[in-house]
Amino acid sequence: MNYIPASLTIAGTDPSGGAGIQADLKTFQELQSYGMSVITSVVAQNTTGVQDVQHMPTPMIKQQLESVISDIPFQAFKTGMLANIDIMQAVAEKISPLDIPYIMDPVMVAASGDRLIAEDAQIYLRENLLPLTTVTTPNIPEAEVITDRTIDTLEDMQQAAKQIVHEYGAGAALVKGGHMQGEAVDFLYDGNKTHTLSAERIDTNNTHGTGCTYSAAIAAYMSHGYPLPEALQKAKEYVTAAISHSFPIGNGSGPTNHWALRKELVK
Ligand SMILES: Nc1ncnc2c1ncn2[C@@H]1O[C@H](COP(=O)(O)OP(=O)(O)OP(=O)(O)O)[C@@H](O)[C@H]1O
Ligand SMILES: Cc1ncc(COP(=O)(O)O)c(N)n1
Repeated sequence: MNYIPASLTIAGTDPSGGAGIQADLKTFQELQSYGMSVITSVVAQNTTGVQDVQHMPTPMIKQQLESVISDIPFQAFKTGMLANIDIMQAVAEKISPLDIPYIMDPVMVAASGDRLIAEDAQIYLRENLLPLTTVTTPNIPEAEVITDRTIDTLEDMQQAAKQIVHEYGAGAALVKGGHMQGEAVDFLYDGNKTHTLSAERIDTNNTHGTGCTYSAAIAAYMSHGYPLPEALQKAKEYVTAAISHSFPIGNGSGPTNHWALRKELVK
């Protein structure tokens, strides 16, 4: 039997299919990594915003993790929405022994502006989860919370990435520039070197779930064995294609197109 790369996402849900677990599984599938998911919170949301949230009890989160870890090997995993300290603690306990790439999307606020994690959990995340990561992928508002600084320029983004690695112990930091003007530039600091990933800015409002999709793509490529800078470069190409072929469904900020890189389309 051929070797099958597998990836796990530990995150919240999006019944409208653009962000969270649903975006992650679509991304894993497109990038040919067997996709698995542990649900931390059920979120009633759509392209216009978040209507309601219910968090999973922590014993159930731990049991889901145990069910996957005890049965199926996987080569990379990501975390998305971890809503409070109890959930973070439960996840940290189960993932600490794993010796495979860990991609953390430090989800704090949805693109719609709705808060997705408790305020005290932001500090807990920085102190207890960042040191476990292979790479963390904050957008600018998240990087500002983590570093306690304002980020106005490309230089500030690069400084923030270095601070997240050297001061808070992340394995590497990718600070994403989706919220800046001009080109869509992200900076990866890997502990030694800063890598620049840039793409032309696409004029669209359909960016619901870009952060989820990007971090899931990094996990999928790493599950195939790509080292970090290459996995990131390929993930950036994937998310850029997904944004550029995104569609205007729903009444708000539409989702990205997870099958944008497919060569053959079903008619
Ligand atoms: N309009 C755009 N055109 C091209 N690339 C974009 C655009 N918006 C975001 N990106 C890219 O998409 C990726 C996700 O970045 P972003 O900073 O938007 O993350 P996020 O805030 O976590 O996602 P979201 O906007 O869904 O909350 C980055 O590579 C960013 O450069
Ligand atoms: C469950 C969940 N996780 C993360 C996000 C952030 O996604 P985005 O900021 O890309 O809308 C979201 N909306 N929902």
